[in-house]
Amino acid sequence: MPDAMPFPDATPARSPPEWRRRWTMWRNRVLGSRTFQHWAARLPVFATVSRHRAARAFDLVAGFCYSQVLMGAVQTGLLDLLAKGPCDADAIARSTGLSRDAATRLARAAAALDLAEEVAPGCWMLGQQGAALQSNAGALAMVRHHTLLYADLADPIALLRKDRSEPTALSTFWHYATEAEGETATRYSHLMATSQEMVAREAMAAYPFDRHRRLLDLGGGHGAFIKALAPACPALELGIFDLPPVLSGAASLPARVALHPGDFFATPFPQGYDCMTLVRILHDHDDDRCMQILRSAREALPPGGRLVIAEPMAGVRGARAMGDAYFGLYLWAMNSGRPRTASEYAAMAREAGFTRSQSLRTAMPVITSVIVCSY
Ligand SMILES: CC(C)=CCC/C(C)=C/CC/C(C)=C/C=C/C(C)=C/C=C/C=C(C)/C=C/C=C(C)/C=C/C=C(C)/C=C/CC(C)(C)O
Ligand SMILES: C[S@@+](CC[C@H](N)C(=O)[O-])C[C@H]1O[C@@H](n2cnc3c(N)ncnc32)[C@H](O)[C@@H]1O
Repeated sequence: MPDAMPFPDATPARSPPEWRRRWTMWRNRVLGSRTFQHWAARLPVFATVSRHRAARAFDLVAGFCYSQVLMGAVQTGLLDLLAKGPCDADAIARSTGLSRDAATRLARAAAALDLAEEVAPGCWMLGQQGAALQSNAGALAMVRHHTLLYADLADPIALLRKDRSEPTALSTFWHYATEAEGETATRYSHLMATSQEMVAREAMAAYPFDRHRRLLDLGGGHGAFIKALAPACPALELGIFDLPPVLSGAASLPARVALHPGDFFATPFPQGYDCMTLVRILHDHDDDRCMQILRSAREALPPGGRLVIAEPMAGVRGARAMGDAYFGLYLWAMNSGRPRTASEYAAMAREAGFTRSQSLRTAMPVITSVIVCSY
């Protein structure tokens, strides 16, 4: 395991230096000037940047349409159909239940977004983005689940103004999912398990879990992470801590997995594990509850034990929109939690009694970042 480093100090909020304020005001005035935009689009070098900026601005405006094209392609089964081979509009119409015109409109829209590709006139196959997504069951499950998020986002101002105790489509789903037993709990755990595969792959590539003797996955659901870990770490004894109704639905787990039914906020974490994992847990919770979870983990871990936090984080270079724009609004709509930066987690872990933490590099920070804490 790489050497741990002391926590960096959390940066307090402050005003920008005067030069920065002036420069930003001036730059934004220039960029917003219609005259500047007109000439920049016609000057060499500037023209390339201008076109790129204009396309990005258009993407911001039209992003919802793009998302709904993807939703349509997933819900109608278009991506699955095109994965089997070339299809014309009649075949797409038959398979999706759309009219021929509507099927053509959807196929063309999908092709414009690289989800499909027109390989001959009027004949489509999967496009490059379509190929990457169609084979990714976790991403597709999330796309389908977005109907709830989009319902809440239909009026973003109302969503941002409302009290966070008022229910939303998304918060109702998550509430019933964690409080209820039966079908909803199973649907929720299934969604989590399906999308877990990509997170597990990234976390396991970033951190050598086999250096430990006993590992407890906190909030491990039906055990998707543990099942991914088990074959790679045959000597590791494993445990899952989760709410009783969730754990009662866990099935087909290896014999060496111990189940610990409990509540993060009411049950002390079991002792005797030298590694604990929090995979996509902390961002679900507000700061006070997050601190409770971190403190409980610190109390239960022995000195030298490791707490591994894996989840998509804010402020990641190259994936900033995923953090504050996507998860910021997703978790707002969920009525609980927020995306945090690695430095924020390091500071919180320090407050919980961990003396060291380190961010580990992952190949796909859009899927997850990883932080390891110890004391
Ligand atoms: C060979 C050719 C043609 C070219 C070579 C060029 C080349 C190298 C191309 C690269 C091709 C390639 C390897 C592409 C890979 C693409 C991948 C891996 C795409 C992955 C996409 C993943 C996506 C879109 C994941 C989306 C995940 C989402 C939306 C997750 C949401 C999670 C949520 C909401 C979690 C909720 C949990 C809660 C409640 C917050 O706790
Ligand atoms: C977002 S899911 C993550 C599941 C899994 N770690 C993954 O990444 O797929 C959150 C998990 O935390 C569990 N959970 C939520 N509140 C909890 C609580 N108060 N005590 C214990 N587990 C809880 C849920 O049941 C669920 O399995």
